Amino acid sequence: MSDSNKTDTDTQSTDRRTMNYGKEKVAVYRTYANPLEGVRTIPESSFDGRDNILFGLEVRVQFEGEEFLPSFSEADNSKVVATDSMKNFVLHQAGEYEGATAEGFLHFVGKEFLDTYSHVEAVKMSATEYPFDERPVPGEDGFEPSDVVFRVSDDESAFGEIYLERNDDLIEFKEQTSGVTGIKLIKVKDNSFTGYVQDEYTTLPEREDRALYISLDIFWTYDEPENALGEEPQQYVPAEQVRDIAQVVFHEVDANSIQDLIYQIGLRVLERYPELETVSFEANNRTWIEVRDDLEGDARVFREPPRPTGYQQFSMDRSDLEEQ
Ligand SMILES: O=c1[nH]c(=O)c2[nH]c(=O)[nH]c2[nH]1
Repeated sequence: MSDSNKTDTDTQSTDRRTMNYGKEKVAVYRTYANPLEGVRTIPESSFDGRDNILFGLEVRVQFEGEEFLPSFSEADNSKVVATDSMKNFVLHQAGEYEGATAEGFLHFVGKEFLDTYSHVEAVKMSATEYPFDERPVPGEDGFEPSDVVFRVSDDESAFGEIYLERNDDLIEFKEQTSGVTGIKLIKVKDNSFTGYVQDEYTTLPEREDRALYISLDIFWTYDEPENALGEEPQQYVPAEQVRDIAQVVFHEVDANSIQDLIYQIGLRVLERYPELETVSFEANNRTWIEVRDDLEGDARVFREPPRPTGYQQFSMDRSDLEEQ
């Protein structure tokens, strides 16, 4: 998530101060995790589950608690769990987790942390998936996905974040965000950008038809945070399906801006998943610059856009759907 998107709990602020510490960029790989099965299917996606033969995450851990104050103010480390130990803890728990989702793993490890270290008041765990692609190999009935060889991919990644807080003897699941980051899509025609402010600063020509290249991160929250864990697969929203909704809506809609496009994607996501409370976007405009439009038909030649780049941030909830 970009800095501008950070939530209050990213930097735990008591009334007086910010105080937290942790480990980030903990890379963990697990083979033969439990498969994700039984998810709902939607018209925009062929995704109906994940084998989890290879499951990789980059994890971030954040501890909060008043008992860490002496480590900052008095050089007293007696309550400090070394961040190196946090890393070892995460790696160990990857072998214990019996679920099938990133969010479920984060919740499992977060709860283990709070159970193990009674002076930790709250823990925030987040992770970005390392994507791997199944590779097609010749089988008896043509090509089929290898169950042992995977390609390291730079495709979009699932994202998860959970926040657990200790309240007396209870561990409360206070907040959750799921997402898919790093979607990059180009639509070669049937996009426009017209009708914007024209004044002495305007040099951009209006375009009735442009090629549009966007990068997109999509985040969502559930009405009931527990639904993010995937223990009830019918209530779980797979990142792969949200990615597929984005590309299908892009294909279908003749959008007059990125703002218009992400709103249409958000409506479709909220429509498909009644469990979701909010959906939010961070979009970036990477649209190429047209250098030749004198070719036959729709053919064009483009070059990379120069800096700076435009962006859009937008969040929606069910009231946007009701207004339609
Ligand atoms: O989809 C767009 N939205 C904008 O706000 C904008 N501004 C701009 O220069 N190009 C674009 N494209």
